[in-house]
Amino acid sequence: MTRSALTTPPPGAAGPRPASGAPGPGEPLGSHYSRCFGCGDRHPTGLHLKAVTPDGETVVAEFTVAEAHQGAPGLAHGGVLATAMDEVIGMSIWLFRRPYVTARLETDYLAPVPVGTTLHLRAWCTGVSGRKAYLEAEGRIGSADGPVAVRAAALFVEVGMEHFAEHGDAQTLLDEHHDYEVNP
Ligand SMILES: CCCCC/C=C\C/C=C\C/C=C\C/C=C\CCCC(=O)SCCNC(=O)CCNC(=O)[C@H](O)C(C)(C)COP(=O)(O)OP(=O)(O)OC[C@H]1O[C@@H](n2cnc3c(N)ncnc32)[C@H](O)[C@@H]1OP(=O)(O)O
Repeated sequence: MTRSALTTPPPGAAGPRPASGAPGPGEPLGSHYSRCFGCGDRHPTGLHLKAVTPDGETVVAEFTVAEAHQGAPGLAHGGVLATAMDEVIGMSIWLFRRPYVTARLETDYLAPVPVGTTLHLRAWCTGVSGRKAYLEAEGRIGSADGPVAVRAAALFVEVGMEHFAEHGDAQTLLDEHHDYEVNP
């Protein structure tokens, strides 16, 4: 992975620290919004990622490339693959138990991904420094140890729920997350 300094944890960054009350090994990580293009059940052409954490620290999910996801004929669009990386990384919010947004996403494309392929996605945190979380992800073709087709490195920045209230529709998020405290 060609990772820039902007997605590399600074010296002294803390290791990943799953929060108390976060999902444990083997538990599913739900959708953050039912109409999300990445994980929403109610999105007609979205990626419909369903994630679990195998160990309480990393996130795994599968994404089967459909015709709606094409760029070149018969092949996944690169932007859609970047979305899959963004989403599986973003699922780490359930481990942090805090809202974060993508500030920077770097993506390497190593192999074409035909329609019908199931990509096995995995994301992990490489460090946390203040509001900044550094994360990486990969997508492997056909199985969890298949060839790597996509790699990504990201900087996520922690925000308050007011970010969504000011710029979007926080009430809809809260309606879908009755168990989430706005000011834990
Ligand atoms: C159990 C709890 C969960 C709660 C559930 C409920 C709701 C959650 C809802 C949504 C969850 C979100 C994600 C869900 C999962 C997957 C979806 C994928 C994620 C996305 O798809 S999300 C959409 C795309 N995303 C955006 O829509 C962000 C637009 N953007 C901004 O909103 C601002 O830009 C922001 C907030 C990023 C920063 O703004 P700001 O004013 O708060 O802070 P500031 O600018 O000071 O940056 C602070 C430090 O980050 C450094 N920094 C910032 N940007 C950088 C960059 N690009 N490169 C390098 N460094 C950067 C600065 O240099 C500074 O560093 P330093 O502190 O060292 O100076």
